[in-house]
Amino acid sequence: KGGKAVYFNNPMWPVEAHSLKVEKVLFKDKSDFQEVLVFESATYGKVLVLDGIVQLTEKDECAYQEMIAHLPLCSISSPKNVLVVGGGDGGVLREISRHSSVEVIDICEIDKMVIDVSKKFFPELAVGFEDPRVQLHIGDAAEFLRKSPEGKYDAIIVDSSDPVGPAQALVEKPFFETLARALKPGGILCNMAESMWLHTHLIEDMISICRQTFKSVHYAWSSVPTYPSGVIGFVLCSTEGPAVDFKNPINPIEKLDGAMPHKRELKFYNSDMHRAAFALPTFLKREVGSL
Ligand SMILES: NCCCN[C@H]1CC[C@H](N)CC1
Repeated sequence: KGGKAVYFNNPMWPVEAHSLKVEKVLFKDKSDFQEVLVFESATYGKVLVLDGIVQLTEKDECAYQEMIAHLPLCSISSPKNVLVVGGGDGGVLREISRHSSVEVIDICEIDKMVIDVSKKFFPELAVGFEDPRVQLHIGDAAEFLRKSPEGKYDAIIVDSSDPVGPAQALVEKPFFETLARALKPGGILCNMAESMWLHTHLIEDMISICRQTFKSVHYAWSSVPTYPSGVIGFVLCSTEGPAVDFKNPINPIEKLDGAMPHKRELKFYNSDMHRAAFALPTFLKREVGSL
């Protein structure tokens, strides 16, 4: 309250914490799945926190939402059917809606409170739900994917929270197998994949699971100052062989005619950032050998 610093640490990063000055708590409740908190920070705008973990801030959400959406979509010549797993704040939907080739945007979010809270406090993100192509499914993504037809999606984006809590199952092998089954041949999966500074073992596990399930697997990353260690990674996979070129945007964002219904400009992603995102530090290439 009024200037008290809030420290964010938890089993994912037990011995360090990032602190943000809290100007005012705007919302605090418990859903069926997690504690949901929204506060006005001193320098990052409003902040969404789930179970004590920062999910997004108004100031730097552009980096995460734009990269996790456009890295896959700009690697596919004409994406039509897209699925978002998680993403209840609507930010990824906002980014997908920039792609006029897209016809269907399915989203499966387990916690309705996240959607309601985003609509109330984060209209800049929740605007994504206003796109008429969006079809909202509230529930467990593994369940949703088991019922969805084989080979339906050009792209699947797993915009999850950390694998401690409701998102635990989203990093296990059976889930990746349901994802592979739901992708069209040549379709692309893009998963949130933690921090190269804090979680190389987790990244290694995720990459090795993906290698058993997909033919091509790549790691990309971006700066997000309010995520632990200030970076976040993405694992991009395809059921097709090496022919799939993740590293060059074959569907460059610069050529899109801005068909999106909202008027929000890109703030972070562009084709140079796309290419740069796949450049990896030596320690990561060494520790996650197959990259
Ligand atoms: N759509 C909001 C972002 C959700 N993903 C985040 C990835 C990094 C985590 N430490 C927190 C959630």
